[in-house]
Amino acid sequence: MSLHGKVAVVTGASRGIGRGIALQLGEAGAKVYITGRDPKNKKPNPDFPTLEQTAQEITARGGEGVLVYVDHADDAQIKALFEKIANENNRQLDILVNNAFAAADTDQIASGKKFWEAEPDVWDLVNNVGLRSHYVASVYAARLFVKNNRGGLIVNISSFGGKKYLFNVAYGVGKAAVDRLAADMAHELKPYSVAVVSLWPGSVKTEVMVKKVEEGKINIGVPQEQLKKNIQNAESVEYSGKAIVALATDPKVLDKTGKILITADLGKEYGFKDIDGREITIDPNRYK
Ligand SMILES: NC(=O)c1ccc[n+]([C@@H]2O[C@H](COP(=O)([O-])OP(=O)(O)OC[C@H]3O[C@@H](n4cnc5c(N)ncnc54)[C@H](O)[C@@H]3O)[C@@H](O)[C@H]2O)c1
Repeated sequence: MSLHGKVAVVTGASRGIGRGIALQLGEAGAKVYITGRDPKNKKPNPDFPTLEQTAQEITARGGEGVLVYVDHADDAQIKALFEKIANENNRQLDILVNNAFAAADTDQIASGKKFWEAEPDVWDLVNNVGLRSHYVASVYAARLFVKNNRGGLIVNISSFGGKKYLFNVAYGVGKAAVDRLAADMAHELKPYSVAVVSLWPGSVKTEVMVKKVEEGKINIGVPQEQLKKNIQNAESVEYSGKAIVALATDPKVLDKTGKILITADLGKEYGFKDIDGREITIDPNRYK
């Protein structure tokens, strides 16, 4: 599977699922633009990888990592990102992965508080970057896709929370909207052969989730021992990246446009495993 000659952008890729996706796209040979906030404005947590490290690893794996400081809460910075990509690549763009998410490393996301117990601005924390910025990025990416007339792929990173209660009200509603965003953008972009899908990973062993479970900070009504077991068996951050490489190299990807796709289902369909050789399975009760 080769993405040599392809240009991709992954938003929010210093750590977590975005980092895993960017590494796999790089390993497949793509030029990968990765975004994150400027460390001058948001001091990186020393326990987590940095955007610089992710960019270097993409290049070390055979792709080309290009880091751009973008705060996805700021529309003007998102617009400037796509202008830069257009200028540096003769307007070429092939893949957009909408992943940036601002709430995971805060105490608000898995606090166990009911919506009326928390302040209403939890909504903004979860959905300004986690939903609105995906719409804004997709506008600028779609302008390039439509003008270039050579297809394209947009992947929104979502979650089972779009279907079944998870974490809090703002999270579930935001994820349902991320799914619907993919479906409706797919409708409008199909005539231009641009595929848009929503991707649901299972539980993922991100740096933030591992730390939160260790510190007992996930209060979602699941016993701590069970949470520890779940995180041990969780997907690596790169498993979602393998799913996106499989989609991006599938000549029939348009057959999937508008759909919600589950990483483990794609693993079965395309025959890939996690980076440690495990076959990933997900209990359908998680989302039914
Ligand atoms: N962790 C899981 O188990 C899991 C499972 C399913 C779905 N998801 C979804 O995956 C997505 C990514 O989550 P994650 O767990 O990898 O989170 P994370 O916090 O580990 O990563 C989020 C990334 O977004 C970046 N970011 C945050 N605010 C930003 C801003 N204003 N501008 C630019 N970049 C910003 C962070 O720096 C980081 O690189 C989310 O939509 C989440 O709901 C996570």
